[in-house]
Amino acid sequence: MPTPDIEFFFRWFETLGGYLDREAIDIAQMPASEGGRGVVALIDIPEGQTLFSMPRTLLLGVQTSNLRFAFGEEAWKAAKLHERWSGIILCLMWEAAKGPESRWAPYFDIMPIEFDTPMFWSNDELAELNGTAVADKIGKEQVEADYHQKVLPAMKSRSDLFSPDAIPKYYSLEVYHLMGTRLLTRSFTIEQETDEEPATTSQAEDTITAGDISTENDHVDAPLEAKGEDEDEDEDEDADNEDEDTQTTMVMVPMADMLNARYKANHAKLFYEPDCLRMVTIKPIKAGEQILNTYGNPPNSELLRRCGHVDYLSLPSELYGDNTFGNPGDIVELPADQVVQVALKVRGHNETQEDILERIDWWLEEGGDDVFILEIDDENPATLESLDIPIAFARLILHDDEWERAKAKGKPPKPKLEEHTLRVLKEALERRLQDYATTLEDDERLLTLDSPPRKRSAIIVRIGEKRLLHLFLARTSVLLAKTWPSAKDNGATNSGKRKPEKGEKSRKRQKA
Ligand SMILES: C[S@@+](CC[C@H](N)C(=O)[O-])C[C@H]1O[C@@H](n2cnc3c(N)ncnc32)[C@H](O)[C@@H]1O
Repeated sequence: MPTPDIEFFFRWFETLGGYLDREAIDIAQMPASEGGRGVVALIDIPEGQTLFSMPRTLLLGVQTSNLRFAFGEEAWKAAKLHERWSGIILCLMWEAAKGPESRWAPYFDIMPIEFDTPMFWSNDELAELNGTAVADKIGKEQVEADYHQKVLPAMKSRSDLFSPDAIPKYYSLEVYHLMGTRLLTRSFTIEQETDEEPATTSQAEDTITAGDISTENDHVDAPLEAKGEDEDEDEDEDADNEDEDTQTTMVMVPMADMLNARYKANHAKLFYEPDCLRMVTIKPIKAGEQILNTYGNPPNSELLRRCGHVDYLSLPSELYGDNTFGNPGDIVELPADQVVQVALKVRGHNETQEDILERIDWWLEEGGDDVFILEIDDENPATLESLDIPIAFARLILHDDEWERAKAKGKPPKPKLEEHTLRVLKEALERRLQDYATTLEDDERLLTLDSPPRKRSAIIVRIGEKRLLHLFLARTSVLLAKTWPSAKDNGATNSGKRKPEKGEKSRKRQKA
């Protein structure tokens, strides 16, 4: 039996035209480690069954709230409320302020009011994230700047809509953060319908066509998978609330956002059909099992930033040894600047500063990254492929002839393995490990202690990143020792191409 608030939500959903297979599913409270509240199967459910569906009028966003209309299209744009997230957050505040009068009142009643996303962490808690990919991406200042510079002036310009008395209660910065975080943790990105084409739903990389549930490439939407050039941090930067170039828009999807997620464990996908959205099972589910969606299988750093939790699953023992846990999709960032610093040292600082700056500018103009992502390729865990781009970059900085060739050809250097480059990479990885206040061993010990959940999540993020750094470091050292045995005593002079190791992917140059 659903709890009274959930029953009320179900009835609201059905009254407004939603369909819910009440015999098959319910919303239940699970342990925090399983996601807390989520959707469970009441009976065995076969693949291909619709769990629920809803008309588009049930979605909550800029297109369905009446605020933009009341504000006026031109004024809305003039206030820049169509850019990024401020407009949709304002719509959520506007609808919530209506109380029981809002079309979505029973939906607001069941939405969480407390979150573990780092946006709400204390300074001490945030210090636990130092060195990780989360640390610089929380974006609280940007959110607050948007509130003060865009949203507050817009509200003050329309006292007919936002009475001065209502602002402290319903439209404060605190409420802005609350609604922004609801968006961050629960919203979906959908493609907007045009006259020519029916709408589709999408996640960052994949888009499904309405109605198509049979192909491997179709993909469920995930909360807060935003498209956009600068897929950045905060409530206001992850996506446009209405991106005119990509024609995507963010919406809250009642019921679909009740599903929890775990790395590559989804049971159901959401499809956006011309008239409705439909959640359909993609594999059989046993009675009593939790029904999981996907949030796009992000690494723990991103999962923590966006959703406030981490995945802690058994990891492949061939990579990390027995009984290791974490997120198989983890990544670690290596800033290009760290590679530059070491390469400059190796070059003995002979070059002029301008020369190196010119190379860096060229790299960036060619679309090269300023932060390199190191990750394990699921299908070929032994490969070093994610080192290709930092290697190409290191060669550009290290070797004058490579720089000349790159300029002439308009292509970055090939990621050839040669001693100097490997040494640079190895030292850059070692320096990267110094960015954390603790070592991997410290963190593994800390994890055995009884830490508060936020601290524990931060430790798990750190461990995931450091494990990868150690793994890539070990592989780089093995390559150096194998290919340039004299490198051990630092006196190696032999340089050149390495033959690919058995089983290693052929090393096609990747366009940086
Ligand atoms: C889209 S909501 C899912 C429903 C949510 N549990 C609720 O009670 O409304 C996403 C939030 O659920 C929680 N969550 C989802 N999957 C989780 C998991 N595997 N472990 C822990 N928390 C999870 C996180 O708090 C996340 O921000």
